[in-house]
Amino acid sequence: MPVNDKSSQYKRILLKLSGEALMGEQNFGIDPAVLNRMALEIGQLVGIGVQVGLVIGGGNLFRGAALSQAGLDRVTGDHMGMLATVMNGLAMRDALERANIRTRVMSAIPMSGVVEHYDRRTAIRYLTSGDVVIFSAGTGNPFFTTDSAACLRGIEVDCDVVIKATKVDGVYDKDPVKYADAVKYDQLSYDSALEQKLEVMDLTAICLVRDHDMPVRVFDMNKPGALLNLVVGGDEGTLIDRG
Ligand SMILES: Nc1ncnc2c1ncn2[C@@H]1O[C@H](COP(=O)(O)OP(=O)(O)OP(=O)(O)O)[C@@H](O)[C@H]1O
Ligand SMILES: O=c1ccn([C@@H]2O[C@H](COP(=O)(O)O)[C@@H](O)[C@H]2O)c(=O)[nH]1
Repeated sequence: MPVNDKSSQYKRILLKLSGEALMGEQNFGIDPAVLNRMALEIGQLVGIGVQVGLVIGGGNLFRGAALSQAGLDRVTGDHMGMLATVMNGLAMRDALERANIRTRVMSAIPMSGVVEHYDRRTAIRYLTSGDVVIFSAGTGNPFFTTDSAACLRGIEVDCDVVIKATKVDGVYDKDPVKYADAVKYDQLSYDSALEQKLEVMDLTAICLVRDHDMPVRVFDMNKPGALLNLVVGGDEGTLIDRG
């Protein structure tokens, strides 16, 4: 039941949180302050009746590609990366439940006794009843990323939009962290994102959303209130769609 006068333009969203952004000012791990702030922002969405699916990255703990550069087998590294997303999911569930938001963690990799195994119909039932559902362990397969997992789950459970919360305030013509003269897009088509190989989201994920016509919005998760603002129709970040 909505608790204030704002209404969402979306009934169900898939929110992808960057794992790296969970570190806050640290070099590794999870900053509880970031977790609590995100929990409050997600709570505001639940409060206006939005159904929220969450995918959290693992870049604050492990990434398969980086581990393999350090000499580890790539598939083992990817498994470690996926397990990292389960740890982030557990931490986020804890923060959400402390804020009185009912939350389920599902894992693409069976992990009996720790989290539920992902099942699409069960996930939709939870979402419909207002529970936040955290989809962890990515796609369950190596050589993918949590961007792809977010787009996959968003399409599978019938979300209206995939919202990528990241450290930059949208998609630029080149990486804004590296290039001060980068120019931001308000809107961009799937095809231009693919042609320009813009690295804000991996290309496998963009192909998937293009093929299923799923809009994606990229916004700055460090800007307080931006998430609620974009869900109620405010102009935040960059919209990637068919144009
Ligand atoms: N064209 C671009 N526009 C915007 N950001 C870009 C672009 N190219 C590269 N980036 C970089 O992509 C980063 C966004 O990716 P981010 O680290 O949030 O996602 P991720 O790697 O999917 O998440 P995780 O930390 O969970 O692995 C930004 O910090 C930015 O520096
Ligand atoms: O489907 C997936 C999703 C992720 N991985 C591995 O996990 C890490 C962390 O995810 P990020 O998206 O980079 O935050 C990723 O680097 C992969 O190593 C995976 O194998 N399959």
